[in-house]
Amino acid sequence: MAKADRYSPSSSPLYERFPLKYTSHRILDVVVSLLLASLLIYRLLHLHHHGIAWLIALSCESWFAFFWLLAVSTKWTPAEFKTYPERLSERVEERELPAVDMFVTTADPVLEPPIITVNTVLSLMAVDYPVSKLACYVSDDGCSPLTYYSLVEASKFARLWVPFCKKYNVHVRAPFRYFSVAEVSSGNGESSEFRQECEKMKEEYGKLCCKIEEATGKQPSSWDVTYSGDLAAFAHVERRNHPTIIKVIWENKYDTWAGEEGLPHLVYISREKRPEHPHHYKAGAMNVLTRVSGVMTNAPFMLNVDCDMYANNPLIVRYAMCVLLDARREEGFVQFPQSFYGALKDDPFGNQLVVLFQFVGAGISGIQGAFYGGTGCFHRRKVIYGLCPVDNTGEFSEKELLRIFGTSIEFAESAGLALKGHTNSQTNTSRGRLLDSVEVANQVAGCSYESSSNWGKPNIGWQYGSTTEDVLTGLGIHTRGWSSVMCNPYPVAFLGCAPTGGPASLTQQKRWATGLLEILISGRNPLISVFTAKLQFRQCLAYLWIMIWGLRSIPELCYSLLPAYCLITNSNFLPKLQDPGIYIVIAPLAAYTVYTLLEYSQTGLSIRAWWNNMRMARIVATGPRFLSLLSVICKVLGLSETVFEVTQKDTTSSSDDDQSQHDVASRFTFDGSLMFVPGTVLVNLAALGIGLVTGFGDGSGLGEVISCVVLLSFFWPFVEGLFVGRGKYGIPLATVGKSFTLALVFVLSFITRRPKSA
Ligand SMILES: O=c1ccn([C@@H]2O[C@H](COP(=O)(O)OP(=O)(O)O[C@H]3O[C@H](CO)[C@@H](O)[C@H](O)[C@H]3O)[C@@H](O)[C@H]2O)c(=O)[nH]1
Ligand SMILES: [Mn+2]
Repeated sequence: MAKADRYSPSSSPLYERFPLKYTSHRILDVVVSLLLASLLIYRLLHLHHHGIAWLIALSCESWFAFFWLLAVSTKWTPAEFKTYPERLSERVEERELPAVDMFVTTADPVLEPPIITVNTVLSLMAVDYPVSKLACYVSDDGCSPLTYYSLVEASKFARLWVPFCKKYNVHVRAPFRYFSVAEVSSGNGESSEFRQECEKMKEEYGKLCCKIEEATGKQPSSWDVTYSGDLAAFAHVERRNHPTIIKVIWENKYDTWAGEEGLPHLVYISREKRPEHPHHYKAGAMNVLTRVSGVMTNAPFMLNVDCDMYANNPLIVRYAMCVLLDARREEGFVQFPQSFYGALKDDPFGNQLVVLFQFVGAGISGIQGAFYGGTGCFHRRKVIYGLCPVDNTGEFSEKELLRIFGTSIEFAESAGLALKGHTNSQTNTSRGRLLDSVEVANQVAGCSYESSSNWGKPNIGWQYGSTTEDVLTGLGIHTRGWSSVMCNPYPVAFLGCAPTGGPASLTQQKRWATGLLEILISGRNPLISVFTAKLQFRQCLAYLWIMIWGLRSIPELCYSLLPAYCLITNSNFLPKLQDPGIYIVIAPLAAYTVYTLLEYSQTGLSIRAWWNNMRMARIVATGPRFLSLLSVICKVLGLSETVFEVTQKDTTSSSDDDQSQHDVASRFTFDGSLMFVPGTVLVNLAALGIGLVTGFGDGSGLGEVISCVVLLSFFWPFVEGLFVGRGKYGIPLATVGKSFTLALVFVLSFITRRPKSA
């Protein structure tokens, strides 16, 4: 059978898109929209009877209505994709499957303990795919000998672990998860031989952990002693000032088709860093991974995962190939949703993103396709190299390739092949190839390599200029007219860890909002691309909806200040309770509440999870997102640069079923960050507002008081942090001081507007 037939459009498809019917959502979409419209009309009609508070309420509500319409548009035509891996194996022989380069990024051995990275790498090396087609590249921005050492030890363990997983068809191939589940079982029943081998694996994994822990425990000075031999390269390195270190930890040296034998290649990369060269955080790391893998294995497809996102479903590569090999249409990339392991019950920090992935994910699947989420994504190499769906010939002169991709002839050659679609199907075409290419790899991983090239600029590689390089890179791909697919297999493809505690959760939200705003104010704003390029209109609206998260903090903050403002100035922004107008205000809120409750119940989440998410949405909107706005303003004014602050990965909460442990982990914590100031101010003012109630004359009414109470309940963790919390559970004194001052300024500026009571 000719190759073309295997993927031909006439045979049954390898994946399909199905439109989804969410009738109740559509009805509620319309109802809420109509109710919002009537609220705005009502506000407008009664504007002249009311003061400034009414006007502010009107403008905030107009903003909310605008956000709402963007959301409706995003979710209006939901769809989902189904993939058929069994058809793939019927149609494509194992040895004809394409090669895949797998990238793992890590940046800090303290925030990201090496044992986490090790587990991710092990899970990838053990995926159910011909080993000779796989290569795993780890980028270490921490330049840590500990990470390197851990990977070397892990590769030794992998020689036992990978065959074990394949022999018994183990479901979970990240050992820390596999051994933490009480009932360890394989897919093939429970033979005594399996029991025995499993015990042995557990023991070996235990030894690996011990070695890594021991090495972690050592002081840096005692590491010096061991900076010999293999570790010599790490002697005297500073994290932000060191040459490239590339180490081929394991090269799969089978000359020919190796079937299930052996292990995929494993390569460690710590790119060169110099203080005077911007390194562009994760985007920079991804580009180095792309180039190094380009000169080493040059697979046509690339999978990238964060160091904490282990492969939970061993079939992931096959799922992705269903989409990427289907001949009916060429998709730009395949994204798997982000899910989390050891997730705290009821999502206390509102960051498990279940509802977001389900409904917004389905919504954009019905337009141009999933956003690129930075992890759990398969890209085509040629798309990352800037190809458009139309210019599929991909012919470039060598001169052009050198101009675009930098001065390495070897890399330009490999890029030329990738763009034409002639890439290795096997990653180990010649023995010792990896080691031979280390020198070139060193060159392309250097920090000045990109200076006279297009890396990070529009269309080439991972995009620079935003701390959400993922969304920006995906947007670029959609802008060129590619579509993408959200693949949602069962069991879940990848599992990572969601941040816990106040500071880590809010820092992540701040980085996201900052990065998205950076895109909004750049030339790559989707509103421009929709006219000048091939971004679909509703896809543009979907991008806008997430990108204005930071801007949205302004109306959120104003709206949250309104009740206190009214009580301080004895004015009102709500109709009196006896005025029928109050129903016009309450109705859209009530309908919205029903809508969100429906979404949470349909995803199988509890009311508590719903409430936690609603609460965190307010805390995030007024705190970190407001600060993201300020930091982007500072960037525009040239006062400071935005930075990628790495999230702390938890190793402790991962396998605790213990209730008290759980309660501790789900408690909100604070630190001295400015992100906690707005919330504290709001709590102060709301409490003051309630205290100021002096009989309801023509001024404020019960509505404003109730609003303050609702606000306090949203910000309850702050109330606790102010009055009962101690240590990390309490709001630091400095933050309280700043907040008090701001609250006082607020009160003093407005108290004079309070009419003297008669
Ligand atoms: O200078 C850096 C900074 C970060 N990273 C890596 O980037 C990944 C994501 O960092 P993390 O702190 O875990 O951020 P998250 O908020 O969890 O990441 C989400 O959001 C990021 C964009 O803000 C995306 O890049 C990620 O893929 C996405 O999972 C991790 O593997 C890091 O090691 C680097 O390689 N170099
Ligand atoms: Mn992460």
